[in-house]
Amino acid sequence: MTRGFYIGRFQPYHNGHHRMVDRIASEVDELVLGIGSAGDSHSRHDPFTAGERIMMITKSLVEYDLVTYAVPIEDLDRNSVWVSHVQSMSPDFEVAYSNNPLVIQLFEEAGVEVRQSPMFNREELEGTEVRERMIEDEDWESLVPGPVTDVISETDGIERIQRVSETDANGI
Ligand SMILES: Nc1ncnc2c1ncn2[C@@H]1O[C@H](COP(=O)(O)OP(=O)(O)OP(=O)(O)O)[C@@H](O)[C@H]1O
Ligand SMILES: NC(=O)c1ccc[n+]([C@@H]2O[C@H](COP(=O)(O)O)[C@@H](O)[C@H]2O)c1
Repeated sequence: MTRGFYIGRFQPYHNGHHRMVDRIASEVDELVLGIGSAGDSHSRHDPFTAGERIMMITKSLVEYDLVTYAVPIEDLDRNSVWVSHVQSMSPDFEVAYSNNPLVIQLFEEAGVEVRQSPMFNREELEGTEVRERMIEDEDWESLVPGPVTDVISETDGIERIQRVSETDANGI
């Protein structure tokens, strides 16, 4: 039995993440999705709460024959203990999946096997691009799994990101 761990901010969960899960699902029996920067929400860069991201992921992964766990992981000011922090919050896992250079380095230094994946259609399948389209009222729905559209509709997510983007001077 192999359990994997895949962390991201998932702001929002999009088809690039879903393609990566598709690949991971062929390699593990169980998968932990780490909801990174779990305390962040209501900004252009991080509009959605941890709870909303859990809903997006849980509903999108129903299609897979895979046991999944979504675990919120708050950020720490100290990178040196971040892997221990992750391990304290997550079910045990044998392999971590990430394309983020810092995440890869921290796991490898802690002796955890890391697997990367190709970037799928990165011109469009990028959280920043999805959020820009949400703010500009352009087509973002085609970039995310159907259940994510439903969750964003149910939680008035477009109204939120458009409203915070008027006052939030930080980058998208
Ligand atoms: N299109 C993609 N194909 C494969 N992996 C991806 C893709 N987009 C993101 N990832 C990977 O998924 C993980 C989580 O990514 P993250 O939630 O930061 O999404 P992002 O699209 O990079 O978002 P943002 O633009 O908000 O930074 C990272 O390891 C990232 O490299
Ligand atoms: N010191 C820390 O808190 C620390 C270190 C490395 C990654 N992280 C988090 O892990 C997640 C990585 O996800 P992304 O690949 O989506 O950036 C982010 O939420 C990031 O903030 C946190």
